Amino acid sequence: MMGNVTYDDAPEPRAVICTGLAYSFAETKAVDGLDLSVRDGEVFGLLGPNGAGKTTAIRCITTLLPVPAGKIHVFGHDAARERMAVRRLLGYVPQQLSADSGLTGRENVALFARVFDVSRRERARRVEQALAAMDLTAAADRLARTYSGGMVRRLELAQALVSAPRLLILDEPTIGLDPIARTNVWEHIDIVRAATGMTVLVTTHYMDEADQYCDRVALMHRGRVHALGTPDELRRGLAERLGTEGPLPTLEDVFRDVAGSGLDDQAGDFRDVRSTRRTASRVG
Ligand SMILES: Nc1ncnc2c1ncn2[C@@H]1O[C@H](COP(=O)(O)OP(=O)(O)OP(=O)(O)O)[C@@H](O)[C@H]1O
Repeated sequence: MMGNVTYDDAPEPRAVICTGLAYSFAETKAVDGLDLSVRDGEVFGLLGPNGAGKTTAIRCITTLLPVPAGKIHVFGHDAARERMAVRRLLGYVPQQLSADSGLTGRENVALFARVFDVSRRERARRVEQALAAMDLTAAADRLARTYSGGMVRRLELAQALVSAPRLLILDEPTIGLDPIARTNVWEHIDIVRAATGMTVLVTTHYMDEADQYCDRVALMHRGRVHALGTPDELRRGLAERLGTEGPLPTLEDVFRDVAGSGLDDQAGDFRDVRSTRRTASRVG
């Protein structure tokens, strides 16, 4: 493995530390000994093909799934024993649609502000701030069902941001979006991050996006991390190993090198295809 999770000389605190995380669905080892360390303030990409275990790992970190084996700490809080403390620190945008099409943009964000216990006094201001940060002020009184796919994604980001999380967790934030909407979503995430210093943990199987927008990435395959580093480090590492000159290999090349021939045939299954397509058609 390139890079090392246990030896990480960045200053404390860590936003997320997973050690030996494992989670199985019956016979399927979805997560199988995952070690991960996300630094405070970085954009960290968890990459991998369908079925690699990204969503399951994320759901354990958000405390939506229990932690049957291993440990997870979020800013020092144990995800198994201090679930509420962990939840208070994070905003989560799942793959599935989380906006209500029958409510306006503003009502959707206000609902999250109430659910996440934003104080009454702060609520109205925070809702407007979150809408403005995602460029949705002008559309705030329209029903979400009239929004484009990109606007829906930005609305879901506004919902997750209204509680001012220290850690924003995004599961495939750009799936099903056209290239312009994809760039637009990333640019909005970037602006908020620059303004607040929040940490972003994002899953994606778009290697080009990870290369461009993530500070560090972990390549996940069959439930565990196989390589870790900045996109540049990983690409240079592969070029050195192969002894090639000229343009650096892409992150996708790195991934193929790491995952080997199993990547095409064994990653994901029918359920993965179905869930990915369902999500894509909803937000698209
Ligand atoms: N609810 C479930 N019941 C049974 N098996 C599941 C369930 N959720 C996930 N799995 C299985 O666990 C493995 C990891 O799935 P997971 O959704 O975590 O992967 P992923 O990397 O997030 O993939 P995707 O890109 O499709 O979201 C897969 O083999 C999947 O079929």
